[in-house]
Amino acid sequence: MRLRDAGLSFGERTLWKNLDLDINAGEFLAVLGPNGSGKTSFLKVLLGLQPLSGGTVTINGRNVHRGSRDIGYIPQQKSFSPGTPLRGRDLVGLGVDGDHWGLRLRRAPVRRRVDRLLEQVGALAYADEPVGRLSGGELQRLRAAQALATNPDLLLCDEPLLSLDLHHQQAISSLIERRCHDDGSAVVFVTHEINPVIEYVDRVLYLAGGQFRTGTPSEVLRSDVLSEMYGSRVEVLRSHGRIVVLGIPDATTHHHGESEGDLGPA
Ligand SMILES: Nc1ncnc2c1ncn2[C@@H]1O[C@H](COP(=O)(O)OP(=O)(O)OP(=O)(O)O)[C@@H](O)[C@H]1O
Repeated sequence: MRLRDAGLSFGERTLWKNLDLDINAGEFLAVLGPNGSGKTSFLKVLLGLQPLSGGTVTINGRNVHRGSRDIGYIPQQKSFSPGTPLRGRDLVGLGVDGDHWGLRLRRAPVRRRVDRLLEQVGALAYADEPVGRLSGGELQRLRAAQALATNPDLLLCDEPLLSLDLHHQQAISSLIERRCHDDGSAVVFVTHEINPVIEYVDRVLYLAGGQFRTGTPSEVLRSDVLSEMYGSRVEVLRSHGRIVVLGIPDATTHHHGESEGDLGPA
């Protein structure tokens, strides 16, 4: 995947500009930044749902377009209405073959593949429940299984660990990591909290205040780099392999300040 001189603005507001970025097969890119910095918009650009204001974006040398089979997508959490006539396993089956799921799901190899994925994300127990009755975390695990059901060149994940307990955070993030580093999918992983995936991340794209920085986690997640982006003193601390960012300005504070000392995203 390749962006050249890419920019995105809404009216007067520039989310980023002059972005040159290549994401290669088998590379895990974390997209970080405060609320409203443009992380989801970045994914929408890659999905062909949001045109750039300038520059180009290509996947496998071709312009991006909606509905590409080269791309798997775990969307930010949404719920289904209670009456939705779809079971958990149907949702995963849509990932195996979105066009013909009703037919294909009856075939044994597809059923086995769906069952294996359901087991990997810990969803077998509720696979036959209507999706409208499931909790946010249960649904999120099904969405991960659905995106992993294809073998996408590019896997886009929008906060895939949100509302998962620690056990399932680890299960889902390590499935995504294996798909990346073992099977060679490029992964773009939007998150407010880098610590659950810090050991998997090859590169970071940090968006804030209409600017961006790219590099390895240790090149980008530094006090001097983030202070420059935010225009005020930001402190990046490392402790026992975890990263804690202190001093993110109020206007861009995150909803993830679970504990004292965990005041901002990494
Ligand atoms: N189609 C649009 N028209 C106008 N403004 C938009 C449009 N889409 C997004 N925006 C604005 O662009 C900004 C970036 O939105 P985006 O959803 O990409 O942020 P984000 O970094 O994913 O935020 P969060 O962390 O809250 O999910 C927001 O201020 C949003 O209101």
